[in-house]
Amino acid sequence: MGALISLLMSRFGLLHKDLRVILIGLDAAGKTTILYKLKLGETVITIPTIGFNVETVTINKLNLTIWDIGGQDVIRPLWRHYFNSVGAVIFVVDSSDRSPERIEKARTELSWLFAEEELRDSVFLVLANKQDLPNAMSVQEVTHVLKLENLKGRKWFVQGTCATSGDGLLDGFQWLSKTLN
Ligand SMILES: Nc1nc2c(ncn2[C@@H]2O[C@H](COP(=O)(O)OP(=O)(O)OP(=O)(O)O)[C@@H](O)[C@H]2O)c(=O)[nH]1
Ligand SMILES: [Mg+2]
Repeated sequence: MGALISLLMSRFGLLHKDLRVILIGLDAAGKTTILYKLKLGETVITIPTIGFNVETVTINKLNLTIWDIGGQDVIRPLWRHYFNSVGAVIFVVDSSDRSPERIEKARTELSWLFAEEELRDSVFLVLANKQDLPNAMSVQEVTHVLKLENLKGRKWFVQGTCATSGDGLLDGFQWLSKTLN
């Protein structure tokens, strides 16, 4: 009987789903700002993350455990230690940073993540963050510079966000819950 109820609830989208997520991307992209906007609804003053922050948040019937991992050069080699059982990778980009070196670095890191064996079943949400800044690349530009258009066989989506106001964050998670249900 319990199993039947669970089945029906799951069929009608009434069950909450547990999901482990990594929030990852180059330094100063806005990961920690996003994490605490989601958790507290506030814009916190951040310092560069040395190591990680982890919080649980429920959004759209997803019980999320979100690991926010520091993005500085010296920390990036440690990212792979967080890949176990990751349902979704949220890759954050500073859309206002148009410097070719930083774009190339972000593209290299993202393509490495897509190629990682442990992340082969993970879906990828790319957040084109800092859309409030006047020189920010659009979602289309970010998609283009990261060379995502030609990526076949994986589930990915690019969402424009502003972490300080929270704009776009829930739309991104809506895509996640739709894609994972
Ligand atoms: N204008 C603007 N500033 C933002 C936005 N998101 C984050 N910031 C600012 O960008 C800076 C870096 O943000 P963090 O959240 O610390 O960046 P991070 O990705 O966690 O950086 P690491 O921990 O070093 O990997 C902070 O000064 C934030 O206030 C945004 O959407 N718009
Ligand atoms: Mg941080």
